[in-house]
Amino acid sequence: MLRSPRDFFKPKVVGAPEPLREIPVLPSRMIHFFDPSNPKMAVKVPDIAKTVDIMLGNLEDAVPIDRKEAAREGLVQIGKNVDFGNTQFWTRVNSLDSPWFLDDLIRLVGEIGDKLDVIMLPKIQGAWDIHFADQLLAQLEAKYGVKKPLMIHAILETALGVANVDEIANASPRMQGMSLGPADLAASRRMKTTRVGGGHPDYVVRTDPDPANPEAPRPTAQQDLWHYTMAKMVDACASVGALPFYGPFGDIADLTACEDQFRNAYLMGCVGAWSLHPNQIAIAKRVFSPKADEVAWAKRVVEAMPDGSGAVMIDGKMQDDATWKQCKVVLNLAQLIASRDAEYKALYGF
Ligand SMILES: CC(C)(COP(=O)(O)OP(=O)(O)OC[C@H]1O[C@@H](n2cnc3c(N)ncnc32)[C@H](O)[C@@H]1OP(=O)(O)O)[C@@H](O)C(=O)NCCC(=O)NCCSC(=O)C[C@H](O)C(=O)O
Ligand SMILES: [Mg+2]
Repeated sequence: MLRSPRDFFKPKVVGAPEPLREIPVLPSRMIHFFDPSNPKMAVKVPDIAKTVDIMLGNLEDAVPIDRKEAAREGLVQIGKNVDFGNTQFWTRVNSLDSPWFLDDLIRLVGEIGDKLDVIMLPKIQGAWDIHFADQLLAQLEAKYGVKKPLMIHAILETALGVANVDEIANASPRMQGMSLGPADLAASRRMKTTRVGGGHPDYVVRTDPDPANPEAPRPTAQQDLWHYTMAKMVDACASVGALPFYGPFGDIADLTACEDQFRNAYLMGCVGAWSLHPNQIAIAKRVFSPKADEVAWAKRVVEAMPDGSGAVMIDGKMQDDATWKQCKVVLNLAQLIASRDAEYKALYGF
């Protein structure tokens, strides 16, 4: 640890804004990625921004090397000219060891530091990366008179980063959350996959042979390659009040498998996922908004136990303090989403 607990919430540079004591919990069902150097995507930003919770201008992977500067300058223009309303505006900058990182931060904080909410940092390896970015951001915030502290979102996409996930989560009050980056993580771990997220048909468990019929086919069930990492990330984030996200699902045409991957993440505690293509936005919205029947059930449980204590039977199932708390999680999320999304407000009957 570099700072004493007493200093944790003090600005790291004279003139930088006070660090946040709590990370804002906002509807964050999808982080929609766009390449600011791609004119077809850039022109759609104002309209797409009205339909998503978070818009993210991507400067890192998927932006060709010869368009890195154009992407950065495109994002500056978009940040200055587009009214994002109550949609969060994020960026993913290039990695800390790249030749673009320093200029990404200087330009973006200098020009649109007060419009950006969160800086996503790729390929974070340990707390030292967050300490470095934290200090540099404080320098830039002070220099350019930025009024609210920029938050940091780390991508968990290296084996070392996964090993250090708890230290990363605790490294700074700027830590807004984390996303799983399955493609880089697979490469870093030397996994033998060639995909961006999702399952693999060969990663299975097989039923035992039937002793009465040893030659009979033995069904297999595909397993989730990302379960372990996602669980580690969710615990690391939840333990510090930061928000965990599933990352990208690269098979844009496979809407069913995308929905399954997103739903696993939702059930395990993630608040959202990345949308790489407009057709993934509706999936994320549907999956990361509680279902109406779950909300109705949660309401029934909470109403049956007004102070959240004791034990009652509802429809043959025992409810107590712990199920009450789970129901509050679902209800609070539904209320949060209803506060932003009229369609879900009507669906939930709030
Ligand atoms: C994946 C894509 C390359 C597909 O693009 P395209 O072939 O153009 O698809 P379509 O023809 O179906 O597109 C229809 C129109 O929609 C526009 N479009 C496409 N994607 C977006 C978008 N994200 N935002 C806004 N508009 C979009 C197209 O331009 C078409 O427009 P028009 O011709 O006018 O009708 C493309 O979707 C894409 O590049 N997506 C983003 C990819 C990305 O950001 N990748 C990086 C994140 S994943 C990652 O980094 C891995 C991670 O870090 C890890 O390690 O796991
Ligand atoms: Mg990556």
